[in-house]
Amino acid sequence: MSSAVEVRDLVVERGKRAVLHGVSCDVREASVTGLLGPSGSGKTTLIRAIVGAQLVRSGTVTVLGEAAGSAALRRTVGYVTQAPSVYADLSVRENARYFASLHGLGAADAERAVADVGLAGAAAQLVGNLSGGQRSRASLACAMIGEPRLLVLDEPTVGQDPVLRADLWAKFHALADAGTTLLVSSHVMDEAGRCDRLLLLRDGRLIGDDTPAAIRAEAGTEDLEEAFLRLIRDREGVAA
Ligand SMILES: Nc1ncnc2c1ncn2[C@@H]1O[C@H](COP(=O)(O)OP(=O)(O)OP(=O)(O)O)[C@@H](O)[C@H]1O
Repeated sequence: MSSAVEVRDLVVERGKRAVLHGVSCDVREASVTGLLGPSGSGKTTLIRAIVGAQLVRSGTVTVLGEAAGSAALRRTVGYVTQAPSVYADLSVRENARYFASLHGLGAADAERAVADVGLAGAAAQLVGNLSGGQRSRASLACAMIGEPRLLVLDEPTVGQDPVLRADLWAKFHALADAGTTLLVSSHVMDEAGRCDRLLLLRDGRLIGDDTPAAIRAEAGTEDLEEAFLRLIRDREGVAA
């Protein structure tokens, strides 16, 4: 399977401190890859480098065969940040229609995206009046419009109830089955098992890059959280 994203020897400094220390990894096409790691481990920084929004010290990031951030990728990469990126003074529907118009698409595409994230019932509501979880789903709907080939989602399930989270993960896999590549960050280990592959970051270093099943097998435990802990202990030479 070919790679939608190739990261090689990536070093990023923020505030004069290295926060990614030579990370190399691939994100496979048409799959859901989870980017997992504790708060501050560098997930958002890696994501920013992939979408071309991060100054890098050294190394390369190639996305769909182009250098990350190049103009050719503008319409093929969708990015949802942790902070919702929709207009608070427009309704959900108006936001979706606006983003659809940027892609030369119409109202039907906008409605479909709103329904896909479970917001059909709130389509007429102003985004400013939505809950945090609803607002991030509105952002997701807008990012999905235009069917980007790569969808990068920074903690998309924060604040969602368990039923909605399950629906969103089902949606992510449906998109991957249809050919979209998804990179989804999370610091919730119970979501890791829902991914096709995992990238595990700790302190700006990649400590795991495999399927959940292989990571469980290597660590000798069914519990991914425990597997992550064992990987950390192995790396740091601490007795388990
Ligand atoms: N603007 C900034 N200036 C300086 N340092 C920063 C800046 N943004 C982030 N950092 C630092 O970079 C490191 C990685 O942060 P990053 O946001 O990538 O982590 P994260 O894994 O996404 O965390 P979280 O899960 O909390 O969002 C942290 O040590 C953080 O303090």
